[in-house]
Amino acid sequence: MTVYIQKGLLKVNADLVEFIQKEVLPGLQVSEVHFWDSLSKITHEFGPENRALLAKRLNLQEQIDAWNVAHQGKFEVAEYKSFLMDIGYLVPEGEDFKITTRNVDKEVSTKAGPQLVVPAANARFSLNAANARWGSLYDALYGTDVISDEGGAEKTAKHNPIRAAKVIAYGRDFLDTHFPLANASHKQVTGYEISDKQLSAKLADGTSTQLVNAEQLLGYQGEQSAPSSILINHNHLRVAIEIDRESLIGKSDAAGIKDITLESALTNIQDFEDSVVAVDANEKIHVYRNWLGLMKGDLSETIEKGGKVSQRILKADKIYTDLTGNDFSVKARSLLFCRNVGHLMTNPAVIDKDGLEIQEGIMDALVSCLIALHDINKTSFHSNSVNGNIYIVKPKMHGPEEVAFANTLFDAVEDALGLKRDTIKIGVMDEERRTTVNLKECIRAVKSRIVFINTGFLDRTGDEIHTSMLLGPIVPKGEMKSQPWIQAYEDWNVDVGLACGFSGVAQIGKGMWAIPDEMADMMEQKIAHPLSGANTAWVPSPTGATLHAIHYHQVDVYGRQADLAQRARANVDDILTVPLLKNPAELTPEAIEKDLNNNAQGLLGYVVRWVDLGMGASKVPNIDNIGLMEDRATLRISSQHICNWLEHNILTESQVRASLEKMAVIVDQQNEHDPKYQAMSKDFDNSLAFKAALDLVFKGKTQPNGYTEPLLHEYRAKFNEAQK
Ligand SMILES: CC(=O)SCCNC(=O)CCNC(=O)[C@H](O)C(C)(C)COP(=O)(O)OP(=O)(O)OC[C@H]1O[C@@H](n2cnc3c(N)ncnc32)[C@H](O)[C@@H]1OP(=O)(O)O
Ligand SMILES: O=CC(=O)O
Ligand SMILES: [Mg+2]
Repeated sequence: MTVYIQKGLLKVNADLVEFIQKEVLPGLQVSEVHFWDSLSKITHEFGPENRALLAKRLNLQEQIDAWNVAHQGKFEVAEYKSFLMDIGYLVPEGEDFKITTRNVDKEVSTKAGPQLVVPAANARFSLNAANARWGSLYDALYGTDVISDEGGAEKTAKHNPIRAAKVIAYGRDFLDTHFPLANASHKQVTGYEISDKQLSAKLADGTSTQLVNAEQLLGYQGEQSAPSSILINHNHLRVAIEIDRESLIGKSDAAGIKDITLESALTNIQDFEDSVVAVDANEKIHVYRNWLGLMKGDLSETIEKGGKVSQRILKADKIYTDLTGNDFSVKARSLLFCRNVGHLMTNPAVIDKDGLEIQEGIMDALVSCLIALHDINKTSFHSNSVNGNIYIVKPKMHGPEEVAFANTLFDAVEDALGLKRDTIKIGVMDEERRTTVNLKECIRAVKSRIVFINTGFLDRTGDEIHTSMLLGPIVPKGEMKSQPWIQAYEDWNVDVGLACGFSGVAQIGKGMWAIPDEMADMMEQKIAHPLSGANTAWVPSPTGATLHAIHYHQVDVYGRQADLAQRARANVDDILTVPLLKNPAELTPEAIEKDLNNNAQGLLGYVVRWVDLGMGASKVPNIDNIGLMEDRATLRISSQHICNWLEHNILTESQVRASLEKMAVIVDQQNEHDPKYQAMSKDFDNSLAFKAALDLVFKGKTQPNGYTEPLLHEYRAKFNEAQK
């Protein structure tokens, strides 16, 4: 039985009380009484408004549903827009303004580069992500399909010198493109040294040359005559040429280069939301504890790899010598954001005076910022925000009122913790349609603390389907990305961000590369993000961050932003053009079956690990056996998509059930290596995961905004209960 302890007007789970008292508060100037009083005050002050905002979402959706039913087959965007204005979904746009956010860390304001997202429930991954500020280009190339297998260059169990030669050639091309030498290639270099405050590159013919742009050299490690690391800079991103003539790679390299390391994940989102499972106090504590370790700087995890056991901890900054002989430090860790949950869910960790569960977003706001005080107070090398900020990402908000609510909630948290106004910086996910179409007013609501807008296109796609559920059938899932609404939404986000003065202050961010093993494709396609004017974009892994960093050398984002600021803003009519299937009769039964099976496989592959194993992000093979990053947002898409086709009779219930049963067998096979895995197909009637999957599809129409978390939480809680 869960034990609750009375704290003022709140009943608080005893484990949470102990965690706050014994692990979080020591070292902070916040008393236990003050903390619980503050949580009580904030909960009772903000809880009712939070619930009213959710009721408004529901009310708007009900009005849209009625309109959609009445306008099936006769959708006109102009009429739709005026209806959305009438009901207050689309609000009038106010006068132009610029954001006034101050004191932003430079990783966010003036440096453009990758943003890595990581489930905060996984300490091993969390540490890896925090340490992913620098990554090995050689490892990223050698380990992925960016280097082709052709010509005997396969990845073999033993080091393959043919593959290594391709990696080295790629690295030299990278240096030649972004750090050119006068009249020579880095391929001709036999040794580097620092001489007369310049990088001197010795060539095979005995002559020497220098960088074309001498100012690219920032510093070095080791002796000037034999540096072990040379730090160079391009487009505000640093690169290090690592030299060691004794190493496996360096000893056969003419210049002794063992690696080229790139500044990679400038920023990192430690995710409390869509990539984690945290449905009760104990699961929340687990996530909070990892965040605490990151903010105190003492998180560590025992890692076993290839039979070797090691301890993973946060990396210390690197020390270089500058050209005048003075030492300076280079940050070795990514700047960490914390993604709180949105406004929707409640959590049984805390019960309010009326017997209601606390709104989880309210608890996250106060607890994650309390924990971040450890960083603000810190003077050690492990500090996260050098400028003393707390970076919170707020997902899934619907429109300006909800953003204003987050703003006043953060004001209250700052007051409770004695923080200066706007210490808490906010990243606003532009991932619900009501936020997209009112983006300027959403930004205005947080104009002195906003540090990013990011197009979370996965949630946004789920919302697109759910909002128009009753209007008609939606195009096949694979066609969503080529629909007019999505291009307009992506452009609009950049246009509005630039008009509000984001360039040089805040991030305009783009979404996740959700095919983690297809890095060659990523290199081809994801350059579109910096080209579109985004100064950051999401990657699923540290390797992805190192490779995507190359794009920010290829594109001068701030120059791009200056150009794009001149173009006409994208059209809201395009954003509101619903991606309806023009002619459902043209879909063949085979195409329908394939779309269904693909959705069913991804959905089951994700849900079964969520409910039974507590994993909130998984790499799940699709029907073509390509591993996809699945999280709650991708689940929202697949469940809502099946649900939409059911609603419009493209699918039947029995067909969907049969597909889920068939794909469950495949998913079971995919997981049979895992000793903790419980097969769904052995007993469909009693598998909680399978039942959750059925509900997600068959009750998808009535889930709030098509979100998956209410059902996932319900089934995970049942699973946890059954384990007791
Ligand atoms: C719509 C949205 O909201 S997107 C944002 C939310 N989604 C996410 O955060 C997903 C982030 N990515 C991940 O969680 C993972 O990459 C997954 C689940 C997609 C794949 O995980 P796996 O199958 O275990 O990855 P894989 O086996 O290829 O690689 C594991 C290695 O890469 C590292 N790794 C993989 N992803 C990450 C990451 N995001 N951060 C840090 N390290 C990572 C692991 O630490 C591990 O290395 P290690 O053995 O040295 O510890
Ligand atoms: O949170 C990101 C998304 O795409 O959704
Ligand atoms: Mg999202």
